[in-house]
Amino acid sequence: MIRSACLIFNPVAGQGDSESELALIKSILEPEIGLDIHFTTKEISAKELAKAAVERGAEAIIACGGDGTLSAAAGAVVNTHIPFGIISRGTANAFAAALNIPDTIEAACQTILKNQTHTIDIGYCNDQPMVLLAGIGFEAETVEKADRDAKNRFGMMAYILAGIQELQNLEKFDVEIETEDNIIRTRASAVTVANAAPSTSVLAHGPAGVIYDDGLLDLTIVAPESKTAAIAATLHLFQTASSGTPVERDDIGYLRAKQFKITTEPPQKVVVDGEIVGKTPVEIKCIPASLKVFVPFVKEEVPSEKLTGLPNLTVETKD
Ligand SMILES: Nc1ncnc2c1ncn2[C@@H]1O[C@H](COP(=O)(O)OP(=O)(O)OP(=O)(O)O)[C@@H](O)[C@H]1O
Repeated sequence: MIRSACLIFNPVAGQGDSESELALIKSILEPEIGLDIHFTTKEISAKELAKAAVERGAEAIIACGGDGTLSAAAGAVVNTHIPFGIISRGTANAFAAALNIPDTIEAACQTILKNQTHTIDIGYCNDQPMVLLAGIGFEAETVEKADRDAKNRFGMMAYILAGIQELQNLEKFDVEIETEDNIIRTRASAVTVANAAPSTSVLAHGPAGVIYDDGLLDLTIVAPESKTAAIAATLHLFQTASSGTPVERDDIGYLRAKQFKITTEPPQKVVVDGEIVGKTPVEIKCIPASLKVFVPFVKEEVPSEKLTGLPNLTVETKD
């Protein structure tokens, strides 16, 4: 059992009352674990606070906030062997959902107190740590439209409204995807590379499940020909993501690899773990078994691949 932990707390995350949320966390954790609490500010990020905690030799690091806070803190804890705890208080809470960690404060604290950890892979998109996923095209546009104001007013609906708005001007781009073995070229509206993904991140769910501890990243290509096909493809992804089955449409493909070099024409916006980080080209790599996370249990899935049916598809085997 850990005796102490650094708690990194974002006081403005989510829509709740942060003072009473912090009081609740303290009431559950402090009888067992001594908490060294640090607050994020506009100027001091969760990444800086987590880095400082690593340097001080913290026994455990717990991040509490939205996905932005959790992801930034996790990035600083990668490759340290320091166990990492997650208490979600954000809008989407994709981070917790992807790792099957409960998203209520009480249950998240109980997960930490159980002291069961699992070591997961982390991705790097260029130099940026990526716990969940990188979205190219559609998803990046959606995230940009769901701004702070909209999130405060509509919560999760902000993302759905932005997605529907984005469907109206479905844009396609040429994409070249280079793996260790192949160079794949096609035309797409969205390319998503996931290390871990909740079922609500439907664009990541070409395969039956996104596996976060297999040393591989899961790439999904969505390439609908029309707005009607885009809606049908999205609905199909919703169904397959929630039932845990692989997609069966010609305009959706998926594959797994250790790394991807992705180039698009024209360049597309890239969002990593919910934050816009720039534009293509990007190189995304998997760093296997690099983050030890407090989890309630571990899920196992079977790897697979499907590319047939994608428009203008070529697959070139590298020497
Ligand atoms: N004390 C603070 N005052 C103002 N902004 C802050 C403060 N602490 C952190 N931030 C900002 O909060 C953002 C991260 O928010 P976070 O992702 O944790 O919550 P959220 O936006 O509510 O959740 P979600 O990402 O699920 O919508 C960062 O942009 C960071 O700069």
